[in-house]
Amino acid sequence: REQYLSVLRSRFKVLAKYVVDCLTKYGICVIDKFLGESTGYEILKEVLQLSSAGIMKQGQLVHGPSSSSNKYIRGDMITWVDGTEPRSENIHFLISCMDAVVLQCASQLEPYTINERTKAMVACYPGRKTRYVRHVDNPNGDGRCITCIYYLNENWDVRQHGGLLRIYPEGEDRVANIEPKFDRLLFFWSDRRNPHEVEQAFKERYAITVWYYD
Ligand SMILES: O=C(O)CNC(=O)c1n[nH]c2ccccc2c1=O
Ligand SMILES: [Fe+2]
Repeated sequence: REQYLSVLRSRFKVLAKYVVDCLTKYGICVIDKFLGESTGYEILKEVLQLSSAGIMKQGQLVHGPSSSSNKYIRGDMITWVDGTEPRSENIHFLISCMDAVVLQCASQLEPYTINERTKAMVACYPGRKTRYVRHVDNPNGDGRCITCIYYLNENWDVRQHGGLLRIYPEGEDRVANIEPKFDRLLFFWSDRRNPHEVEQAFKERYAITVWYYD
């Protein structure tokens, strides 16, 4: 286990350099195959247990304009975990790996000094055209500076399943289209630099998000 962890640590050092470069240049960073298939599946199993245990609550449903077709603006179901809950060892391992990467970046992410984070939010878009309208995670300086999302959707095909994350970097005419692929890790600045939306999902779509504070 020790040997495995030291290999992981040195890998996270390399990843952190890449994350810092990407965030500095684009404000967005995607890492694929973050933990490997078997660990990814272990995490997915724990998330599916949370979901089947019925402990995921509707994200606050905001009534859309009555004229709009889908009455509710958001459809995500969420629950918060800190990884100490029973049968969530692999979610805990994921969070500690996210922390390991961010900790390695922390000193290089001028002007931020990242030193804490939220619990992990497990979100499920139940399909049935649920989506998340365009928003900024932290529009009013609540302290959150980096959004970190880990996706758990095997064989996801946006053409069939939708659920594309679209980020509209402020002041740019380019759009980042992020597919919620299995074992994919995503970082982006949480503030107004990155308005984003989740397009309608037609199949259950799982993700685990942590926000890092300055
Ligand atoms: O899943 C994604 O690809 C992006 N997801 C989001 O932007 C997102 N952002 N802020 C939230 C706040 C509360 C509950 C869910 C969310 C949420 O899915
Ligand atoms: Fe968001």
